[in-house]
Amino acid sequence: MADIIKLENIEVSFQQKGRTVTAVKNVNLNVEQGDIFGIVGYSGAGKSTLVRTINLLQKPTAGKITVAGTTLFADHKQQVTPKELQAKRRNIGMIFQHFNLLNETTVADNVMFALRHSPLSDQEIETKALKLLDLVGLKDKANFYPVQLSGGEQQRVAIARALANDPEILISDEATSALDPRNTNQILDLLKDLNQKLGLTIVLITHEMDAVKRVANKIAVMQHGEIIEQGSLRDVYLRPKAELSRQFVGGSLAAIETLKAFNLGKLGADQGLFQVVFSAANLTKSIILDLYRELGLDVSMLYGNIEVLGNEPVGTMFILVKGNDDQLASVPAFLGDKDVEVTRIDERGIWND
Ligand SMILES: Nc1ncnc2c1ncn2[C@@H]1O[C@H](COP(=O)(O)OP(=O)(O)OP(=O)(O)O)[C@@H](O)[C@H]1O
Repeated sequence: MADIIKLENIEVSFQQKGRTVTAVKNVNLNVEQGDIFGIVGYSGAGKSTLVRTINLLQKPTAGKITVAGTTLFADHKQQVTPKELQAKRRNIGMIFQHFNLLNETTVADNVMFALRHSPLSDQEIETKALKLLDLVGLKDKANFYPVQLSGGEQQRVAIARALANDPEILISDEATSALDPRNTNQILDLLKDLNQKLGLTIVLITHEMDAVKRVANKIAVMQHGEIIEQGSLRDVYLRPKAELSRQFVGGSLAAIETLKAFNLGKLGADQGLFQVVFSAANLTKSIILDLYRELGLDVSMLYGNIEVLGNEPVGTMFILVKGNDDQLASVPAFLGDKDVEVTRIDERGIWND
């Protein structure tokens, strides 16, 4: 598939009280048509600033931006006329954490507002708005006001509005962060459905790894303005290279909380803590039993979980292994094969933010 968004060496700096703050540093990102591309990172990592460069709501300090074959920015300047940029922006819908709806107008009016510049007749605009509301499951609420809707429903209205100009790209900036888990999942499932039905390319910014795991096919992990790791969701999940990615993927909050309760500060010299991430569908050996039978190691499982990524069950375990230095050093090579990723954990590394 062709790249629909290509960001090359993007840098964004701000002048703050005489100081230069670089919010985005040398970012390279290629989003292919039809991707659901998750960008994860803690608050302040630079995610919003980065994605706002895609439609030049934020002009970069340096770098090149190409969207759907058109270079929007290069050589430190905008490469399209304001009118062309306006047209390009209609090709990129956006949804936000707080929905940004017009509260004094109806749901249908909110969607029709996005079509105010379109060449369609009033009747056609109304028909289109109702069709979009139907698409997001809200046809019956066209005449309601936003305050009469739940958070999840308000986000559906925002999605319908974002799709009004038939964009090829949808940017979701923490769109599920204000929702409860049930509404979060429903909105994510709707995004996935729109991705499949309309071929919509989605860039999903979030600090919630679970959101990315539910719908994305690719992921980039951002920290201090830089992308520290990117790739297919499966590869990054199974083989996270950077410490932060490990925390985001295998080291879920539940795992970290569980491990903290074990008070691992008291690990003995003959003990090693390992994180094992594996594709459960392809697993041909019993990790704990094999370590015992073949290496004679005493293994306790401190945490275990299986999640479904795409359609593939992927497991994460934290195991405490007892043995001498040589035995502990042999664990990664013994277990490691193409679908089992083993990392020896320094107990301090687990919960460092
Ligand atoms: N207009 C601006 N002027 C000065 N600094 C800014 C501006 N916009 C963003 N920043 C700074 O850039 C950094 C990255 O912010 P950004 O909002 O992109 O992060 P984020 O990862 O999206 O976090 P959050 O999820 O909290 O929004 C922060 O330190 C922020 O203070």
